[in-house]
Amino acid sequence: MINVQNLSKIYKTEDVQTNALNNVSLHIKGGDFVAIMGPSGCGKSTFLNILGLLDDASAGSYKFAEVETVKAGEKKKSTIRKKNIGFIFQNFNLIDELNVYENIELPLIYNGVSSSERKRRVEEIMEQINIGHRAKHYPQQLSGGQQQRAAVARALVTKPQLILADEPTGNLDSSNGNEVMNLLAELHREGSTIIMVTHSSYDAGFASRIVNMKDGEIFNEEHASQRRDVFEKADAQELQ
Ligand SMILES: Nc1ncnc2c1ncn2[C@@H]1O[C@H](COP(=O)(O)OP(=O)(O)OP(=O)(O)O)[C@@H](O)[C@H]1O
Repeated sequence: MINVQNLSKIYKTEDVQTNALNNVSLHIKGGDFVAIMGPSGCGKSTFLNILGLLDDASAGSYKFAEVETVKAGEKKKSTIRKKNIGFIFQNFNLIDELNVYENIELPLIYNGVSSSERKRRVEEIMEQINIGHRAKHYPQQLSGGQQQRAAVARALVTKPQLILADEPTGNLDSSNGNEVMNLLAELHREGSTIIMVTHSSYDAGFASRIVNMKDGEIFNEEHASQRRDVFEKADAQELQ
């Protein structure tokens, strides 16, 4: 689904040049759940923003579903984004003036979906994410966990091929954070493709792959099966 080859991003300000991404290459199949980890400033958010077509790479190739996006025009990128990508942010990014129902409905309005179909889809997703009882509430009237559930519902209502999550539990206490991670894990089991930036190795444990970044580069990758091996070995040693 995602094919990134030698992607670079350089930020230039008047006197400083920052190489935020250096020749990053990554292939992500449909149905993968990938966690991106690494120290602050290593380029995780830059990478996620480029994958979400919210920012442009300086060089290299990024193919989304076989379509090259580097150097693509804004219109083409915005169409791919609106139809295929759902975003979940650390600070939820709900619109304060809209209630939960209206926040979730918004991407469908952007996509030109008819009002009867919008109603059907918003009600369906609210039921699935278990936020229907808060449909008329405004973001400020919800707990952090409920706000993030509403944001997850908004990300999913267009049935995107790809979900991008930037520190989705960063503003939540551990119980609300766990609830959101279980929701993402359930979506992954149902076949969703998820890419999540996180500082939390606990949250990364829900992913099927962990990509570790440093200084704008991917320096290694772990798969869930390898991690299980490590835990099993540790368990076996403890039993001896
Ligand atoms: N708009 C910008 N203009 C100039 N430099 C930028 C810009 N955005 C990011 N950078 C720089 O690019 C590098 C990578 O930043 P990025 O936000 O991608 O890191 P990160 O790994 O997501 O960090 P954190 O974990 O703290 O969110 C940093 O050195 C940062 O200062």
